[in-house]
Amino acid sequence: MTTTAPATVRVLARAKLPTRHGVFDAVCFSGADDVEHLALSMRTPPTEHSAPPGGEPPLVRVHSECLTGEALGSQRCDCGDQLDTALRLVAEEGRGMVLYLRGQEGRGIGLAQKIRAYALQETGLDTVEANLELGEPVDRRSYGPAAAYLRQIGVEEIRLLTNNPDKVAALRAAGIRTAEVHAMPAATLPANEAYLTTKAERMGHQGLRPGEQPLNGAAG
Ligand SMILES: Nc1nc2c(ncn2[C@@H]2O[C@H](COP(=O)(O)OP(=O)(O)OP(=O)(O)O)[C@@H](O)[C@H]2O)c(=O)[nH]1
Ligand SMILES: [Zn+2]
Repeated sequence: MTTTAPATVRVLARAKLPTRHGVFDAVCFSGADDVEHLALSMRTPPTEHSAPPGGEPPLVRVHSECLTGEALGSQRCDCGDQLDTALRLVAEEGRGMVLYLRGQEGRGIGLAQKIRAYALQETGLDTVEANLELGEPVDRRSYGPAAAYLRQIGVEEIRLLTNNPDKVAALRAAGIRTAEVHAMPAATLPANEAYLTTKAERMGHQGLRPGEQPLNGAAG
């Protein structure tokens, strides 16, 4: 009797994606959630991402979709800058990937609920309180598909670009070790200052401010 775990990741399509930071290998995949996610890798075939013996694990950004921040340049958050920075850093290393997770708008509550949360923030609630007021958890995201994709291409240890301690812990619970954390500094603007402060003070994000130490991945 075979005990092989069921395949939860399907590679749906693959092509080169030239960007202003370099040419990425774009792989569209879906996980147990059946959502079309995108892996933007700096190396093909992706199995080459496994650390060579004695080498460093790949630099990885696990990024949540944010239409308002990325496509529209909203200054309520820092997602657009962070995505651009992540692509640049991976391109500079020439190795690693950005896993762009779709279906994660508003920390997983969806676009309409995120816009409702913004409306509540206009009345004085912070980003945490607004989610709770809507009857939502503070964060509804699952990193299972990202972890499953990494495992499928033979990557079990990464250097993660994040400030979010929950992301480190969730990936670890899903079988991906974070050997090192690299901070994702954000551009502080008048429009996002309160949001960034809330992320630091209420959600434990660390590394947002220039010069601030990143999280310790091994402890995450
Ligand atoms: N519910 C809600 N979601 C938001 C808000 N602002 C941004 N988001 C969503 O938050 C997600 C990004 O989360 P962030 O907290 O910016 O960053 P993170 O991914 O948790 O952590 P990093 O890896 O450090 O960037 C995206 O899905 C955004 O759509 C908000 O005010 N309310
Ligand atoms: Zn955003």
